[in-house]
Amino acid sequence: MEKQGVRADNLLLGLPAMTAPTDREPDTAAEPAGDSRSLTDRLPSELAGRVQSARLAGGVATIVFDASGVAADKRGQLETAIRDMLGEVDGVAEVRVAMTADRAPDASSDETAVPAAAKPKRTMIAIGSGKGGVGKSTLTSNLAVALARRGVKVGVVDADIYGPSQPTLLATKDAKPVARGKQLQPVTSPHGVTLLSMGHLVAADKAIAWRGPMAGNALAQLIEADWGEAELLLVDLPPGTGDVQLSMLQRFKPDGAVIVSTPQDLALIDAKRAMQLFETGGVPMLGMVENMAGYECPHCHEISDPFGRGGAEDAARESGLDMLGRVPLAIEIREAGDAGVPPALSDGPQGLAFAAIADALAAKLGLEPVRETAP
Ligand SMILES: Nc1ncnc2c1ncn2[C@@H]1O[C@H](COP(=O)(O)OP(=O)(O)OP(=O)(O)O)[C@@H](O)[C@H]1O
Repeated sequence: MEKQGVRADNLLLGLPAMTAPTDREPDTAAEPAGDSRSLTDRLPSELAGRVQSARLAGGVATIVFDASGVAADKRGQLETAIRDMLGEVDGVAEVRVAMTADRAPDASSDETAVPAAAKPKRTMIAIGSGKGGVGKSTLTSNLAVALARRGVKVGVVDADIYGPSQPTLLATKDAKPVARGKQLQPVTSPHGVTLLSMGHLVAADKAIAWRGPMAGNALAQLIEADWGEAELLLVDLPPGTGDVQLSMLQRFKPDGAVIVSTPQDLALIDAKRAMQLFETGGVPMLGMVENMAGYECPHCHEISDPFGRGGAEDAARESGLDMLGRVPLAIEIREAGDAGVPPALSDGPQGLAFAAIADALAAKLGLEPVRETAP
């Protein structure tokens, strides 16, 4: 039976030709002919040429598709067409499509913006939670370091304007970003990650009084900074699900979101609010991370579960989200954060927890971990 849906060739009529080469070659080129290659082969050549990576694992086909120049209202149709075509490939039970494209359309009218042709392809992922204090910033810094150790060029935007903690977590408290023209230049942490935070720019007590539009403009300066070679931008969102968060999502259209929660019921209710926020903002959710999942004894490293276990997994399953991993409640994580030495730098038990989440995220994004670099 013929599938109802949009015909891909109709969509292709409006698809602009690629003018600038992408900076990442399709991963399929490096893979042996097989399942992943056969995914790309099932697409018309105009679409296949825009596939940045294609993976088939456990029945899940994950496609990262370069949607540069495709009108926003056509992207959904294109995604549906790709899903329909690949859904018919033998061995594919589920198709996930991540669309990457140049950022907010209004950025092109901004004189501070880099011309689109000069921009490298960059994937923006928002890390959010319904409430504060659940470990969003800790996860962001450690994911950034874990991915950098795998050879991914990562930038971190500390969008938590009112309570920036990335300068501490990534050991750049004394760094002062400079502006070139009207564009900020991110600072580089000793751990191989570039970052920008309001904490680098204003005194801790100054931003507190800022109203929505002011905070929004400050955030725009951070996101539209000169991120150079960064291929992945992790955005540590402010806690909560209010207007600042929603307008950030609508303006900058992150390519995906990761939700952080602790195992308690109350935190999970807030996590569901965060999911609604991403849904409203049209941001695809990549999965959930459970933080403070069980208490790790500082002596024997045995993990017990004073808050119960499995709550986040249940909440994720109910919402059709994948669990990307768990991080235990461990005093070393807080101490390491305060000292600016993320546990992800090492291969200790906490480092490995963050590494597993980084691997899960990299797989979702089709970012092949190219090498494990020394910290
Ligand atoms: N797994 C963990 N084990 C122990 N302490 C942790 C863990 N995760 C985070 N913390 C600590 O909990 C506190 C809050 O963490 P963090 O700042 O990352 O949360 P947040 O969600 O970003 O908070 P906010 O939204 O208020 O910025 C910090 O002191 C941090 O060191």
